[in-house]
Amino acid sequence: MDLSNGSPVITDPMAMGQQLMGVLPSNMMPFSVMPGGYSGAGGAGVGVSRRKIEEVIVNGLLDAMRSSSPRKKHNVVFGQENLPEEDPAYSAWLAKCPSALASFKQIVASAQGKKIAVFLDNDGTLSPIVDDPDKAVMSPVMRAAVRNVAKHFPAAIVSGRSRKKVLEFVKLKELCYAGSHGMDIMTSSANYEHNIEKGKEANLFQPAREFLPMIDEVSKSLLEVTSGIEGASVENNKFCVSVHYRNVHEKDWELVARLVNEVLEGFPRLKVTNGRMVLEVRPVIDWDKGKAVEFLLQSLGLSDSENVIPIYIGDDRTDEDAFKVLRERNCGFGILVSQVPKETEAFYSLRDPSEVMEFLNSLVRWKKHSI
Ligand SMILES: O=P(O)(O)OC[C@H]1O[C@H](O[C@H]2O[C@H](CO)[C@@H](O)[C@H](O)[C@H]2O)[C@H](O)[C@@H](O)[C@@H]1O
Repeated sequence: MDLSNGSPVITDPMAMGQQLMGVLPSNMMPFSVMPGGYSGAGGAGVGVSRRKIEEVIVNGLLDAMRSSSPRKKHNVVFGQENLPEEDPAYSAWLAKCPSALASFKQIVASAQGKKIAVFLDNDGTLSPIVDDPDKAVMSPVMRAAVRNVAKHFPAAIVSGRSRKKVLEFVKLKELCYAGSHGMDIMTSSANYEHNIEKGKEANLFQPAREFLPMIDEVSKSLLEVTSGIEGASVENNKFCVSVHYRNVHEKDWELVARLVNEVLEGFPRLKVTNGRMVLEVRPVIDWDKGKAVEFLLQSLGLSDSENVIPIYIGDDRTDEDAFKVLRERNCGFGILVSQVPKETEAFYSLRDPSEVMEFLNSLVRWKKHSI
């Protein structure tokens, strides 16, 4: 990846619109693509009132919110909850996206004589999804597993959380951290506190640095407008903002979508995407978790795709950018954490964080035996 000719910040409004159209799922209309408001991308515009366009945007956003976190199906047979494998739809999906545990021998066989690098998403991957984002703590056994992985392989956490917050959750200095969906990368967290104290954040890459004041402003506005909605919460993740609706009654989701849209109209250089019961507001820049993985591979001296096998484990839509990069590079593979069938660019799957831990422990055992 060559960043020498410029930053990933998009300044051309046309390019910004194209970027946005490429990033958002087709059922989500872009927010205020052009400075001064919506310009009619996709054929809308002339003769269509602004109000109607807003309705389309809000409805698109609402559809995305409804489909963002498919709930686990509970099949009850003889009074017992079925395991996902016993669900025919899940079993059919496993044929396309096999379990990384069941395929472990195949995975390590492809890594024979090569160097494995491990990239891990945080929420939903290393810690289970919980109602309160501040309580998504990592279990001590998972922390031990991640620490062991970092001892044996180059490893990084790539999260939507702010880098500082994810470090507080993970509490390991042996890894690299990419916070804010990859927009805040520190390639070495060793001596983290020392570096902060000295005010010299070493090995730092922040492609959206110029958006900091804007993110603070939008975060305050979002907090203000959603303060009356029961269950809604706003999390400032430094270079992006999460508007959580997990604890909001479904009847109020439309209001959340409408208010977020209204606020975003005043910020044409920001966009919204959706994650697991969360709307993510972030800068319109040509940067995502996939680009962050490429950057990390390059800065850690691991860009030799013949001899390095990157493994990326994640559960979210934002992790798909990383899965896609690995698929396109034709080296390494993504592992999607999911209990329900999903469209994915990942090659393998794991059901939940406990299986992630089992996989990480297996990798370490394999490495120890293969030395
Ligand atoms: O990239 P990640 O590390 O997966 O971060 C993505 C978002 O994760 C967090 O939200 C999600 O987990 C919460 C805790 O389990 C849950 O309450 C929420 O509904 C999920 O969307 C985090 O709070 C967000 O800021 C991250 O963007």
